[in-house]
Amino acid sequence: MSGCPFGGGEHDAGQEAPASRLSRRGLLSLAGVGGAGAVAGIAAGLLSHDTLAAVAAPATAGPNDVVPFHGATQAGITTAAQDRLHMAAFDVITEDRATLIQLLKDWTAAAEAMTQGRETGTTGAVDGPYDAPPEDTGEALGLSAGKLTVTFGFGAGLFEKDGKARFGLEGRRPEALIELPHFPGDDLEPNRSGGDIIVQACADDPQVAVHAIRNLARIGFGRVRVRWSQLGFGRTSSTSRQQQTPRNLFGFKDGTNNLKAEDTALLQEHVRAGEGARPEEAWMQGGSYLVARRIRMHIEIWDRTSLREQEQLIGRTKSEGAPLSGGKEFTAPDFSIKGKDGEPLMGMDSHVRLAHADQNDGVRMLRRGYNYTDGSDGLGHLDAGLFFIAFVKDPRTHYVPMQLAMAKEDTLALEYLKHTGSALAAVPPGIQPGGFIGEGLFTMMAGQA
Ligand SMILES: C=CC1=C(C)c2cc3[nH]c(cc4nc(cc5[nH]c(cc1n2)c(C)c5CCC(=O)O)C(CCC(=O)O)=C4C)c(C)c3C=C
Ligand SMILES: [Fe+2]
Repeated sequence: MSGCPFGGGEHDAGQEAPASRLSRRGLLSLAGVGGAGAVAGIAAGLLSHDTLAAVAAPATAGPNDVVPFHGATQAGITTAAQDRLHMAAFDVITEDRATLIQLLKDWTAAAEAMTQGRETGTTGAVDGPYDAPPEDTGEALGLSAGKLTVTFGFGAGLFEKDGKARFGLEGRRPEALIELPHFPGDDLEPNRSGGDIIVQACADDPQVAVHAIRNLARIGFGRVRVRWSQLGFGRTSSTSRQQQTPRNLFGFKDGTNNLKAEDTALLQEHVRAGEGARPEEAWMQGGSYLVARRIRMHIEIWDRTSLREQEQLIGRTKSEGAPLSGGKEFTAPDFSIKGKDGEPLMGMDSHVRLAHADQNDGVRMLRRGYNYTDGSDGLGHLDAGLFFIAFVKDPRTHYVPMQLAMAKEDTLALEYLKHTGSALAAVPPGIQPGGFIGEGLFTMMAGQA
């Protein structure tokens, strides 16, 4: 721990912590808000603890750094995709319903605080008892909220395990929360797949995203166990028309024809879950389903592939991302135009043709993935790829058929990709002030004991 900025210096072993010690975030903020005079006042003990608490706020957070936490839908779905990801899957290791509910309440409070640029707990990283572990791990002190969003989803394992219902949630598992089928070519690793609760933390600062997951794991100690986690850098989608289209590790623009936050009617049609077939699943209304796939890309092979073949595999130009049928990046592809050889300019096995709504019963999805590199595989190859994330209304109609078609016909998938991780989660609707994540799932229904 570094020294106190107000002359208190390091704590010595056994020394009591100052009674009204401010968090560094608060102090930094105060320096910004109240100016040097306020900071001098604190140092001289002139300001009361209450006064300090009232003015303490994140260090550099401004309105542009903070994404609202409460709302009809969870943040982190249509929120303009941030630059960094830390996603984690947790297995719940308690079987007690009240303990699970308390965990969700604790996580809600912590997520709200962190997304607003505050520390977790009431005493944060440095204001608690000197002889107890701090309530916040501290690595985000001095950082802004970084547009952090924390999005929670429930995996099938939360509802039942080994054929037995859990937490009194009999009948509450939505029918859309299926076990994803094994797709041809899948090489899924169990320790990179599944999970009872999936948490997606996105931020523009990697340390903020890591801090969020780390603190949720710390808070959940004894109640959950981390099953897997994944870091991502460089978003591979635009989710707003205000954003520039980014590039994936194949060097292609990715996200051009993604659904965007501005497409409100299409989001309602393709991303927001309905009330479900049964009253027991009404708690998901307004939520969504999160599909996560860790897709390793054989980039060394790709890097030895000609530009012509790369473009034909994708169906778009590498420079501008324009469809091979002509036009500019946002021109709609024309699948009927043929070249001199009589073959369609948008190849029959090209990724864009196979993924396009025209080939998939009109279905669309909101893609929100990230690039990843996890070192090398010991055989001289980078373990790098795309951590694919999509939000859909119903994975049975909006993901499985498309993935199946790709696994069978998409030359890009067949020759250059390998799926090594997979998860599906039901993402409940947003949280209202005073509520907690997934509250509707735990609300007793008429006739329930
Ligand atoms: C099952 C769904 C999808 C998987 C898995 C997937 C993997 C994947 N995609 C790329 C690169 C690109 N994908 C592009 C478009 C695109 N991809 C999907 C779906 C999946 N992709 C859809 C629905 C679309 C949109 C199709 C359309 O309507 O035109 C593109 C083109 C640019 C764009 O529109 O985003 C690229 C490039 C990789 C590298 C990859 C796995 C590693
Ligand atoms: Fe794609």
